[in-house]
Order: sequence, then C-alpha cells, then structure tokens
Amino acid sequence: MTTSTRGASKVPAVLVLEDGRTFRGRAYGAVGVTFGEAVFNTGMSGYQETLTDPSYHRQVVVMTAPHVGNTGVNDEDPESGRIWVAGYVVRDPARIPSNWRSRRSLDEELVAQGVVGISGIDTRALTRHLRESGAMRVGIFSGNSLPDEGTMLAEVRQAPEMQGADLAAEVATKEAYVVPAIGAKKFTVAAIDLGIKGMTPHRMAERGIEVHVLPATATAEDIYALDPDGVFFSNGPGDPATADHPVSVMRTVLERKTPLFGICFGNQILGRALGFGTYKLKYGHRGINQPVQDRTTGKVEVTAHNHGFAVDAPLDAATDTPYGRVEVSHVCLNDNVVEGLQLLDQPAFSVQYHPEAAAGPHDAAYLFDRFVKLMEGQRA
Ligand SMILES: NC(=O)CC[C@H](N)C(=O)O
Repeated sequence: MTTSTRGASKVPAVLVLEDGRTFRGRAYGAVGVTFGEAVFNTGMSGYQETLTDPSYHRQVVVMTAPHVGNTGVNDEDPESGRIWVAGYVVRDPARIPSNWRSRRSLDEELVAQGVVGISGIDTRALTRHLRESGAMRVGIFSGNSLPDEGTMLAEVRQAPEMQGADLAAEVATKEAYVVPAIGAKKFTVAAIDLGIKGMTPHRMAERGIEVHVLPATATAEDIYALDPDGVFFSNGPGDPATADHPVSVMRTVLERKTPLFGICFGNQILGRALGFGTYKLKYGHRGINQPVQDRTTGKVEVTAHNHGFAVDAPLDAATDTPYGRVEVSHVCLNDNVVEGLQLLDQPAFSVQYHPEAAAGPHDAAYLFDRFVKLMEGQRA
C-alpha cells in the first residue's frame, strides 16, 4: 500500500521493525506507508539495478553505502520495467545528482513510481541490528500525522513473512517473448522467467543465443515445443520451498538431459529438483562484493549477490541423486554457504549468485561460456 505526494524531504518518517526497534527520519521518495522484509545491500554503486531487480519484490532495502542517488537515474541501467523494492532506506540522499546519463533524480523517480522510502536514519545501526537479529518484517510510515508506535508495530506484525512466500508469478512476464541473438545465431535457449533481470538474456544473446523467455507457469511441453539447445531457470523473489511447479518442470529437463543452467532462484530450484532442502539465511547476501570460490578451478571471484535463502547440500563429497552425482561447485568464502551446484554425469549446473553482473564485477562471466560449452558438447 503506497500513496505519494511531491516535495517529501521535510516530511517526518518512521521505520518500525517487527521486534519493536524504531528509527525516525525524513520521507524519501513517495510519502505513505509500506511493508516488507528489511534487508541490507552492501553495494556502493548500482542502485538502479538493485531497485529494478524483481528478486527484491516485497523487500525493504537498506543501503549500507551512506550516499545514494549521486549519479541520478538514467534510462539504460534498469533491469526491468519498474522498481520492485517495497521500500528504500538511505542515510544521506544526493541533493544534486550529476552524471552525463542522468535524466532525473532518484527522489523524483521513487515518487513517480510510488516507492515509499526513508532517509536521515543511522543505516549503520540498522544494518548491525539486522545482522544480529536477522532479516525481519518492517514498515515505513511517513506523513505529517503518524499513528502511535503501538499501532504501527501491530500493522508491521500483520504483514506477510518472506518465509513461505510464493512470489515468482507476481513478477514474471505473462507472455513469452524473444531476445534475439547478437550476430549469428548459434543456439536456442528456453529461459523460464521467475523474475529475470534484463541483463541475463543479454549476456546469452552476446554469445549467439536466441533466448525465448517463458512465463513462470510454462510447462515442459512449452519448453520442448521450441526444440531448445538449452534450458535456463532465472533468479526470482520469494521462498524456493514454494516453487513446486518449476521444480517439477526442471526434473523433466534433467530426465531429458538437456543442457541446463540456473541462476539464484534457479540454483535453489536445481537443489530441490535433486532432492536437497533449502533454508532461510539469517540475513542473506546482497551486494556486489562477495567472495566466492569456484572449486572446479580453485579460483576466487568477487561477485554480485541477492539471496536470502540457500541450498542445504554437503560441501565435501559428491551426492548421488536420481540424476547422477552432484557436487557443490562454488562456495561463499565469508560463510561457506553453497553458491553453486554441478552435475557430474550430465550437462547441468547453477550458481546462487549473479554472473550477469548488473550491477557488479564481471569475474563470473565465464559461467555463460560454460553454458555455451555444454550446449556445444551436446551437439558434437
Ligand atoms: N535473486 C534471487 O533469485 C533470490 C532467490 C530467493 N528469492 C532468495 O532470496 O534467496
């Protein structure tokens, strides 16, 4: 629920966490009320990509970088057609954006899209609180006459939780569409959209892949009607434990041994399809500076992340599954969370993080090349 008026900067705002902790600041973006899961993002740049990443649907994003909005808003960097975050928390928004690509200020964009935010609060204290106590529900309330704290807290505690939330269909395309290959077309890929970021099909198109983006509800028949060389499962919001339909579609793809690649939600779905569980992390990984080791090469890469859940798979031995053996191929060096899965007996793999790098370092771009190699191998 959001309402908006302009000229918000002097309007009071309160952020209320479900455990009763509150932070008082000023309205940023639209004035109104919003609820979501409070999570923090440690990226120092890339705020447009963060705001427009559909995986942030129903989350209130706290930026740990104190200055946000410095380069304004351009028309090139969004990862989808709208802002998806449920709310936005910034310590000290830029007063004057400056960049050759900037078209408008971030504040204006948040107002135009009805996104309620808060500024002028101690985002370091809030982030430390979330680290200690874990991600939790939150409300932002702004306006000149606000309800009392007890009322606000009761409303926050009525908001839906992220655990158990089935959200992919709310953000995914309703109609299939095609992203053409750039240059000569070498492969056809069916990409299941569970909340796909725009850069992902682009990274495939750059490698000669014609990408058929299909709705989250697509069936195995829809996929195989395209006679694809490979199948891709995208990132997306919500709890992977609810993703029963994509898990069953993926099992068909595994049975048919079609080359398969998954990113983020797609990694969690591969985990489930293989019989592993998923669980909620205490506060998740969000940002563009997370160290991951590719255990197949030993190399360490700095990577972009946005996940609050993870796959529960054994780190140190291959596991037998109905689809052959699987290994944990990638691991987060901060906390040993599973960051990638690789099947040893058939052409399928996935990563929990974001090789499309929007925003983020390009260290993991090789994963798209690995997908191409799997498809080449299948043809040979
Ligand atoms: N970016 C994603 O795909 C996120 C996956 C899932 N919603 C999570 O929070 O872990």
